[in-house]
Amino acid sequence: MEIEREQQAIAFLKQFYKETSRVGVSERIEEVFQEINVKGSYTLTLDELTYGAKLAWRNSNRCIGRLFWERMHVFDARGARTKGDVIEALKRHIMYATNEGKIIPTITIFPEGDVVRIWNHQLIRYAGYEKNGSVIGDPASLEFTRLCEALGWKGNGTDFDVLPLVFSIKGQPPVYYPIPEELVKEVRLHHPTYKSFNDLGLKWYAVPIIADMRLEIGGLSFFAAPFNGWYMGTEIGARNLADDFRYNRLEQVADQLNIERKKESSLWRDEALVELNRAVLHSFQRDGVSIVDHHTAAKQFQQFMKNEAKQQREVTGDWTWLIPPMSPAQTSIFHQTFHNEIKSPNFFYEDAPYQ
Ligand code: HEM
Ligand SMILES: N=C(Nc1cccc(CNC[C@@H]2CCCN2)c1)c1cccs1
Repeated sequence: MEIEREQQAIAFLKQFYKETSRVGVSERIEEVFQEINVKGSYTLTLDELTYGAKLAWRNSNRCIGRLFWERMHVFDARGARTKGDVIEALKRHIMYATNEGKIIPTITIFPEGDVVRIWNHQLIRYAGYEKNGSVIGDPASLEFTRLCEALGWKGNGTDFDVLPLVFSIKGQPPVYYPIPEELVKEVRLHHPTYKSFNDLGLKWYAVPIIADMRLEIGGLSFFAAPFNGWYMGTEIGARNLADDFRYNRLEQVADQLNIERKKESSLWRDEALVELNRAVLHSFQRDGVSIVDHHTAAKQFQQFMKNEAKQQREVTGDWTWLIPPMSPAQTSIFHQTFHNEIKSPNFFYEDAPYQ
């Protein structure tokens, strides 16, 4: 592992110095070698950490939102040691990123290694409960909700209970911390013209903050590095609320809007999907919460590819995730191919600390 780490450190530092037109990379590499010899590992400077996190985003093959990779705020929480430190850092992230709706792409980076582990998939997410055969809330949260309840947390049993923060510090049992309500911005869903849509009582949280992926920079692993952007509308309207293994609301939406659903060939699903996604985009825009539609996002991704070509960099990508789940062939992404090479720095899946 040591050799591997030194090679990855060299590669990262050379890329960082080259791309930011810095001089003196040899001296820095020598310094890092010394530190690895003495301590078995090394510490990134704040500039290296910041650029490394942005590179990890730029290298995220499944991300359609990479045009803005240079514009991310990095909170350095590598000094966090206590539960209080972790809670304060996570609350600061939620408040700063939400920014009253004008969402700021943000990442908070905790100590290198697995000293701190965040057990949430996303910092803000809804609970899921099984009650005599039917599910309340988000089916994707069933297991994690049971874990929160085992830790002593009690939800209200509604479709939209916000789960608590759950994290562990190495060698200590996990703790849970309910997020203060005033920190959680949510958007109630309305349709721009169908007034009856309101009676569906649908809403969603404003800021998606992924908390369970491992950030790797220069051979170093940061197991706790929650990051957020803003939503692409289809994530909520075509997946979270529409998948039959998630909130599964398409039938209700169709009925509410008097969309006849006797025959599949009427394309009632597609019609209901469009209206649900219109409601998502309309509601977020009305509440001043950042969101992007999948057509605009695809155009922004094209601009990202142009910018990268100008810098003589190849854009790698995972086509199967880059195409949106609605009208994919209406985006240029669908008609392109991408090399799915995994570069580092990057974000990687990690086994949940509770499995
Ligand atoms: C700024 C607005 C952003 C938008 C609109 C956006 C959009 C998306 C979408 C739609 C997906 C697919 C998610 C899914 O289908 O479940 C995705 C994946 C991803 N995004 Fe972005 N993104 C943004 C910012 C970011 C940022 C700031 C980061 C990290 C610093 C990031 C890293 C990733 C990663 C790692 C994945 C793949 C996740 C996985 O494999 O499960 N994105 N993005
Ligand atoms: N808009 C976002 N969406 C997003 C990005 C990465 C990962 C995810 C969650 N993906 C997992 C879900 C659940 C299975 C398939 N989709 C959402 C962002 C979240 C954090 C930064 S951008």
